[in-house]
Amino acid sequence: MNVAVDFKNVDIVFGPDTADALAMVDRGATRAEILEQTGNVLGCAGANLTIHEGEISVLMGLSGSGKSTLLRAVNRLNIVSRGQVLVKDGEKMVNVVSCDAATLRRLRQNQVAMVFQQFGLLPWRTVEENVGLGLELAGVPDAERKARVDKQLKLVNLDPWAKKYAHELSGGMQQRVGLARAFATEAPILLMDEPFSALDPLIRTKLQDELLQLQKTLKKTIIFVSHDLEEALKIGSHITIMEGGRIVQTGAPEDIVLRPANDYVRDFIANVNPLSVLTAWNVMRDRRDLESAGRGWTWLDRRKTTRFKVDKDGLVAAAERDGKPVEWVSCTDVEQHPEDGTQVYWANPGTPLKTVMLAMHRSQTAPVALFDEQSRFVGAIGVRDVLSAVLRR
Ligand SMILES: Nc1ncnc2c1ncn2[C@@H]1O[C@H](COP(=O)(O)OP(=O)(O)OP(=O)(O)O)[C@@H](O)[C@H]1O
Repeated sequence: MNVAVDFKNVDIVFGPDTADALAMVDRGATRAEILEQTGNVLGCAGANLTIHEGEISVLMGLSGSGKSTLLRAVNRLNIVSRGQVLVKDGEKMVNVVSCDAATLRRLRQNQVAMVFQQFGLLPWRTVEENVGLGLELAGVPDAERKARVDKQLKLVNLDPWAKKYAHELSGGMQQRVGLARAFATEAPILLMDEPFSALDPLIRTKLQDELLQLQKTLKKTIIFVSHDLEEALKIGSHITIMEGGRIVQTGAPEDIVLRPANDYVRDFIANVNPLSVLTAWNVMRDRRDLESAGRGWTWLDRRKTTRFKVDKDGLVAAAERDGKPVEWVSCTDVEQHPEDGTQVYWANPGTPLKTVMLAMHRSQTAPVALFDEQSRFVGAIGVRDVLSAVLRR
């Protein structure tokens, strides 16, 4: 996967004379200590983060943790005191910290678009004029602008509204126009600074869905600042948690939920429902860790009700439940096959844990076998595996 943005040892200090503050950063001083001794504000320190093309990378943390500071370094709205911020520009990476003014201008026009809170539509402009605003400012010729705007409006099903004035639209629709405008710039990298934070929860959820939908076809690289973990878990392919200007953890949503790096992250996830992020893969016991039942057989569960004989290619050659041959039932079909003690329940690793749990519930806690796309047996889930994941212990 190609890298779109790469932060390398990025320190940002706000203030006239940063040398003393940077020396304190090197000694691991806190933001409060740096402020007290030097009068400078530490924006962020030692930030290392690699963002791949097509990812939605969410920067998360409490107010003042440095999320926006880091985001704004990508298009040099913030001056980096030390380190590099590499941004993909065609086939090469450009260090925005040190590039010349012409290169920076080009990057801002063609590569990196910034979306601020609430999008701010201009009420006296029509929908199409609003969507085309960024292109107009960038000096894109009329005909090309019209074609690009039409395309984006169709994408979000707003083309029938093109000639309406922004003030004639409902709040939610205005936000969709705003989102279309953000995607209309065609810049491959989008910086989004809490775009949905001021919206009521219903509209917010809808726009998150819309963003994910647009992303499916457009596959932009999105860096998204949020202080809402539910939002981060929903839209982020990766989440980076910041505290006091420093990155404390980066990982996939399930990494954050299953393996919080410290108490700060633990506090964040305390009220998160793990079922919203976990898949079968996250809780299964790997096939190699299951107990042998002798002569090539493997027990799926600790209670030793179900066992498989797996051939050298990883395919199941024989399966027994309580010593009898079995009927295979997918976790999604449990309702149609009432439990009678002869079934083996199966799923793919990407199946939501919730689906697996429903199957377990209906089947009176039978184990679930997981198979990959080539029908190879990869692991099993028992009730205890589910409980430890949900209870995080
Ligand atoms: N231009 C600036 N000049 C001076 N200090 C700044 C500037 N921008 C940010 N800071 C300081 O840097 C620190 C990090 O701010 P930042 O805005 O990145 O936090 P944040 O995590 O995005 O918070 P929020 O969610 O409140 O926006 C804060 O202490 C802030 O006061």
